[in-house]
Amino acid sequence: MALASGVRFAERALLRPWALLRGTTLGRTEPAAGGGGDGARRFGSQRVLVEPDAASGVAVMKLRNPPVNALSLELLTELVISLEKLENDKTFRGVILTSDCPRVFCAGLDLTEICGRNPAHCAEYWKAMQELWLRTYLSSLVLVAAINGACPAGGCIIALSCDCRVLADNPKYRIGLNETLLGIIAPFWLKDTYVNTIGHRASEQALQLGSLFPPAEALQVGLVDQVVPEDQVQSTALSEMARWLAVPDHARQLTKNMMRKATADRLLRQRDADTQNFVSFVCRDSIQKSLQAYLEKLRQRKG
Ligand SMILES: CCCCCC/C=C\CC(=O)SCCNC(=O)CCNC(=O)[C@H](O)C(C)(C)COP(=O)(O)OP(=O)(O)OC[C@H]1O[C@@H](n2cnc3c(N)ncnc32)[C@H](O)[C@@H]1OP(=O)(O)O
Repeated sequence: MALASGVRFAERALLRPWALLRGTTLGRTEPAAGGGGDGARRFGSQRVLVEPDAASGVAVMKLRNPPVNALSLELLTELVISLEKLENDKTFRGVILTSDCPRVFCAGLDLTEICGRNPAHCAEYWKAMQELWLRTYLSSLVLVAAINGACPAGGCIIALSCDCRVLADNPKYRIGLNETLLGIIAPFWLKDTYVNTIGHRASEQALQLGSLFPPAEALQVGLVDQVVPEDQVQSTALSEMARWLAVPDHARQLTKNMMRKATADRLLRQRDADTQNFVSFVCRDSIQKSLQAYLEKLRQRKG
């Protein structure tokens, strides 16, 4: 009975795939460095590199949308499709999510996708963001974030949707939801994800202040589970993965579903309204001006 409802829930979360693969090259397969059999072949797309290890049942999924892994529509789409491919392949039980770009895990929303764009594009973009969150938050796989770079806003949300987070100990690699500093507001499902991770009071403070936490503080507040030297992020993520995979899948998956269902259901019930809210908010002249100003500041602060 519990299993059946878990499966039904997962099915409901599998919403429509998009036919929007502008400029993507999905499904490419190539031998991983070092060669080997099927278990060592990597696949993926232009912006998501997947290194599967069939023997351990773990795949490493690397975001590679240089320079900062901003969440473009293409990257969001390719992430969802790569994750779905692994979910549908019973060989795999866990995914380590990390960055292929130096110094940045993910810079969050690609601001060029919502600056100077028409409402239809903003709506399409936001639906893709919702989809990625639903897929990661409800994934039946164990997801471990190996955070090897800066992790603001949308990047933080991807990390928080994983089951476990390992952050590299570098003061430049800050993590948090800094939306208010851009003059925008985290929607309720980002807020809920934050609250579920670090509690209400800490979220209230951090969200209003737009706090980006350096590693030691991120660990203290509970945003990440481990902080380790940069060269140990991958190996620590693998050890964490082993700990999570030691639990029988069905028990872990149903427990995860029990813990996360209400939060995900809240978005599933209000998905259209959330999209309309996002579009009408970001398309306001005043918000467009602050986003443009923020983007300009980013472009000018080089060096
Ligand atoms: C109802 C409203 C709902 C709102 C929903 C809110 C949900 C999520 C919100 C977001 O995710 S908004 C995005 C927030 N992200 C940030 O504030 C991060 C901004 N970026 C940085 O702080 C830094 O770039 C970095 C990630 C720390 C990396 O620093 P680094 O020095 O390595 O690189 P830069 O020189 O700063 O940047 C290189 C290049 O990338 C461009 N860029 C950076 N971030 C973004 C971005 N988020 N979107 C688009 N483009 C970005 C930056 O402008 C530079 O471009 P060029 O000058 O090379 O053209």
